[in-house]
Amino acid sequence: MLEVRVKHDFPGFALDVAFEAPMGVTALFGRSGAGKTSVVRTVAGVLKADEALVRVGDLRLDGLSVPARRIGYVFQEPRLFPHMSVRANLAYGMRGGDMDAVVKMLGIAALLDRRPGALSGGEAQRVAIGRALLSQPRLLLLDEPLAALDEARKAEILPYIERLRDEVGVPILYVSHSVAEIARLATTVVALEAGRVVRVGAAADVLSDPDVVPVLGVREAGALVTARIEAHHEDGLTALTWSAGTLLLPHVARPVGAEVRVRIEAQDVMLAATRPEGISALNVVPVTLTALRDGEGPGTIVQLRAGDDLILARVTRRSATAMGLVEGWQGYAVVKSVAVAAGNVAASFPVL
Ligand SMILES: Nc1ncnc2c1ncn2[C@@H]1O[C@H](COP(=O)(O)OP(=O)(O)OP(=O)(O)O)[C@@H](O)[C@H]1O
Repeated sequence: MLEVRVKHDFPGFALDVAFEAPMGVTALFGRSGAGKTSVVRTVAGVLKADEALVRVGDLRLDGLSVPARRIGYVFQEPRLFPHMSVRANLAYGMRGGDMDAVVKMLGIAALLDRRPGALSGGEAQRVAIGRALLSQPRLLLLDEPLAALDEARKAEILPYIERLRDEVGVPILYVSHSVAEIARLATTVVALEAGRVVRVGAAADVLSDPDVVPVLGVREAGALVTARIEAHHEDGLTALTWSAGTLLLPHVARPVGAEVRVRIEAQDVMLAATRPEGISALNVVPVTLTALRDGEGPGTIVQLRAGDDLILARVTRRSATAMGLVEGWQGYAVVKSVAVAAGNVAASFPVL
């Protein structure tokens, strides 16, 4: 659906990136200087790379001028026209589409008569996304759209980007260096390091790959699993089923039956050789060790199969040795319910 190939030599930096991705959100992830912006600028047509191929569906965009590419671009800051109302900003460059539907989807109906100066950062960013959408783009480029917002504003805007992903048939190339954000939004993850692709694939596969952990940052590593809401309990917990059994989490504000994606951070998973008794953690699942990777510090990342899913745990190398952790080891993973924050549970999306 989306195919990108870019080769370019900057003085002292060689960019050589190629990936293909299905519909949905393709997240370009990498540390500062990995080459994300250069890829996006090539896709937009503002950087003339030595070699470039950009295909959306059956259409090659790389030979076209910047306007002819019809790419909607949303930057870190909203770049709205300050002297125009929200309505006029949305109408500017509108090529078609249903303004009412876009306004409803992004929850900005109450803002239409305001000027950008009277909007919060999150509201302004939703308007910027609406404006990009109404230009009927073939592709939406969201370049760190949440980076300038505080945590509360990020939490407010994320569900709208999920709706964009699930309800609008426009592919989205999403640049971010926040693992939490890509875990929540990405259909496909392209992990970049020093101008090259380290790994590309479905978000759950890439995020549970121990070899990608150094790129993601060991503190942020964590796996994604799909779960279904089973019941809301009176004591404030929600029971979910996943391939490894039942998961009890703090209340998840979704209806019974809904499918959600849950990010289980590696640092919240403990290992035990025998089924632990008399502990406060509510989630204990049998696991088989599938891969180990030592970090640069005292830690080791362990990949485990739980049911049909892969999860990660972060343990010290000392514990790994003491417990005799090797491929094929069988034991138990313990996930503390309260460790899984609400922001780590997100809308799932149709499997593509
Ligand atoms: N016009 C240029 N001339 C020379 N070097 C450049 C140019 N543009 C980018 N680079 C170099 O290419 C590398 C990748 O930069 P790029 O901005 O694409 O990275 P990034 O992953 O987007 O980083 P960030 O997250 O900091 O925005 C950097 O080393 C940068 O210095």
